[in-house]
Amino acid sequence: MGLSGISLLTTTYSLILQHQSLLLCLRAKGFGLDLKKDMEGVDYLSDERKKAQFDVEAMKIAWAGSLEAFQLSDRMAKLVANDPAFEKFTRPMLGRKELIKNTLRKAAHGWKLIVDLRLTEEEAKWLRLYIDEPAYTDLHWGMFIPAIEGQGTEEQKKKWLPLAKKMQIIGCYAQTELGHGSNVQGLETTATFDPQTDEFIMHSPTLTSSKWWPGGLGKASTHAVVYARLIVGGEFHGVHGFIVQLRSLDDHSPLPGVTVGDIGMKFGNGAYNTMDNGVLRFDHVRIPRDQMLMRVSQVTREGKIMQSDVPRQLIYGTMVYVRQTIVADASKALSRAVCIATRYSAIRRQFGSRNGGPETQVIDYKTQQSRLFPLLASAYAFRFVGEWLKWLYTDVKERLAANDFSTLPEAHACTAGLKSLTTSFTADGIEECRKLCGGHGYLVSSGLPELFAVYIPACTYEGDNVVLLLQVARFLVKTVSELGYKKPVGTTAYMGRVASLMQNNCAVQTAEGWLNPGAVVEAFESRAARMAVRCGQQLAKYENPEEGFAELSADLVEASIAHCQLIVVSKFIEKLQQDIPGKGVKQTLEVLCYVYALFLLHKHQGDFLATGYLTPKQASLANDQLRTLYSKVRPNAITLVDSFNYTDHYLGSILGRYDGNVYPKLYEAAWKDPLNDSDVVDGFYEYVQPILKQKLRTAKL
Ligand SMILES: CCCCCCCC/C=C\CCCCC/C=C/C(=O)SCCNC(=O)CCNC(=O)[C@H](O)C(C)(C)COP(=O)(O)OP(=O)(O)OC[C@H]1O[C@@H](n2cnc3c(N)ncnc32)[C@H](O)[C@@H]1OP(=O)(O)O
Ligand SMILES: Cc1cc2nc3c(=O)[nH]c(=O)nc-3n(C[C@H](O)[C@H](O)[C@H](O)COP(=O)(O)OP(=O)(O)OC[C@H]3O[C@@H](n4cnc5c(N)ncnc54)[C@H](O)[C@@H]3O)c2cc1C
Repeated sequence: MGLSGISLLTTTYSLILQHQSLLLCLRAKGFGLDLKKDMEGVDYLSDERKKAQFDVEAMKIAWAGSLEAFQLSDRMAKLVANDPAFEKFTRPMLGRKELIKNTLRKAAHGWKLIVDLRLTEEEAKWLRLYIDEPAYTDLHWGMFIPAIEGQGTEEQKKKWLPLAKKMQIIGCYAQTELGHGSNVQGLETTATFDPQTDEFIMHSPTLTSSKWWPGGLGKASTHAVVYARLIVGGEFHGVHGFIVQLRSLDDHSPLPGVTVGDIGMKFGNGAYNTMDNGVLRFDHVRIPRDQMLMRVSQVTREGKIMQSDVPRQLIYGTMVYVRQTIVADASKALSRAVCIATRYSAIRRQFGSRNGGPETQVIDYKTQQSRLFPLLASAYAFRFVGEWLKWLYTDVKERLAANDFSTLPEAHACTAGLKSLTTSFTADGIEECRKLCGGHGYLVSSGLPELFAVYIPACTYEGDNVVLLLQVARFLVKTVSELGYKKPVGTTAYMGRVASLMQNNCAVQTAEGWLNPGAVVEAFESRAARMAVRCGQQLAKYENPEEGFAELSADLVEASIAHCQLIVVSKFIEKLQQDIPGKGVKQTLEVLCYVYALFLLHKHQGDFLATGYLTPKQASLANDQLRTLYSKVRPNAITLVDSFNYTDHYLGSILGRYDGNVYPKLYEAAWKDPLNDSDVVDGFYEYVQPILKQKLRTAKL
């Protein structure tokens, strides 16, 4: 028997098993049979797994970054998955109060594990990630502590960090107000120095100065780093961070002068509603002078302002740190959605049955592949650019500690730009995965609605994505304007070759010609350079540069996107120049890298054509190559998503189950819905029966 014959047999066998299992479930409802008799333990995706052309265990390590990173993450994932305290499937059905209480319970259980098992900070971070429920602890560990670490003096760190790290105080990051989020310099909360008492008076002078949004503020935090206008001697000295106690450490009641609460329900069921985003007002609340974070500026006992030799922008340092983590998080969110959509696409069959044989797996439709595989490739691309960005951030941090501030502007531009690029793409990608799963993707049990609802605010928090791309644009315009006398370095080094990038056109002549890293990078460099230079030329026509910047801002955003896409493509290619062990691992990643780059080239071909770098023929050859690449991804699709090493608990999706046992489990889950507790719905006798029994007088009806 040939290979195709074997495959047909095994597929048919899988189908029969699925069918039997479904029958068992159907009977379970009608005849009280044991549901456990469905085909549990059968791997419906085993045929797919046999198609892999690479070593999946080695790919898991490549995805995790190292063997140690893989083992750590795997350990934490299993710890959470095997602990019933972290059950999350009922979350979307809980009311707000139950939801928050449940989250507090999970956070407490998580902390107990961290303490009892003496987990390291890294292990604890992964544990929280796999608990997979937004909670006040995200902000405590993710922003409050980093703000003190980055902006506090040595003395302040010595006092506050041990308290925070032992969770003897709980903190949040209170920057945004009702009236201003993006415009940080426009914040209205005041911190006025009182030289008589050596204190700051924290005050909310207007309604719009109310702090609004900080996570963990609403119900959990005892403390906050509050961003406020520093006023000394009646003069404004910029926005600074202040550590302010909000609630009693005994009974958690708000301290005198503090008004604090939750801002209310947000988008989706469950989702981000496990977080107590809060509102906060101060009525002349006094704090000691040494609670202003003083690494950047100091206020002396006499009321003098002293500036350190660190740049003022360091006050924004926590945002740079968090934006970097958000890029890493984008690859997690996108890979989760892609894992669900890929596994389900291999299980789902529609049309194409011949002679009574099985129908076509929807993953075999070219349209499905052209929507799904670029998302799969992007998940890998974001993973590797996130890894690089973490390195960049660590490097900047070390330089800052040694008073070298030269790379801060680039770190700001890269974190802002990549945060924007990856979160926007991921938010759209999760929704695309929902559509790739057809109707079942709309069920909460698919995991996709909640993932989408939790994820989309990432396009807004830590900086609105458009506002952040405009920051990248400022950096690019500055780089272009300085080209005559300053050699660009780092991610803008390519601008140093601007003359040739403006002149040379693409040399690719065949579809295979696109399988060349040099050709790909040059195409992205030329497009980015040409778009930035064009913006620079347009801007030069304006007398007032700010007016020109505002007028051209939509074009500037596009130039920033081109620059950021170049970074992602280049970092993927650089990753492939490293030693990546494991049979077929590097080759498979190369295919994904080309899929990512050529998909972008196809999607944005308007840019590549309009800048004159590509001819329509060359763009069309790139698309031909892309189709060929999809065929190369196809046999590896399931094992590429297995390589994320996600537990079924973390995925939280019936459609994305590792064993592919989708239909019986969907059926079983439906019967667990509280609506199905009784056959006759609550409210039937009050609201439905009277309609059924009515005697209508209107003849026409
Ligand atoms: C199912 C469960 C799943 C769980 C998933 C959990 C996911 C977990 C991941 C993450 C958790 C995240 C939790 C989210 C919490 C959210 C928190 C927040 O949102 S905090 C608030 C964030 N706010 C912002 O980001 C505000 C945005 N605005 C700004 O950053 C700035 O004001 C600005 C718009 C960038 C600048 O405005 P402006 O033009 O007025 O600038 P100036 O203040 O005048 O400064 C100009 C110069 O400073 C440079 N600059 C600006 N920012 C920085 C910076 N950060 N670092 C370095 N330099 C900076 C700027 O470039 C100018 O430089 P020059 O041109 O003068 O050289
Ligand atoms: C779930 C969630 C959690 C959050 N957690 C926290 C937290 O823990 N702590 C905290 O301090 N904050 C938090 N925030 C607030 C968040 O940081 C802000 O909402 C964010 O920075 C955007 O600011 P904004 O709301 O003022 O938007 P706006 O700036 O008002 O944006 C509205 C629109 O105006 C556009 N726009 C604004 N400025 C410009 C410009 N210069 N040029 C062109 N277009 C512009 C934007 O693109 C957007 O389309 C959170 C927000 C959310 C949604």
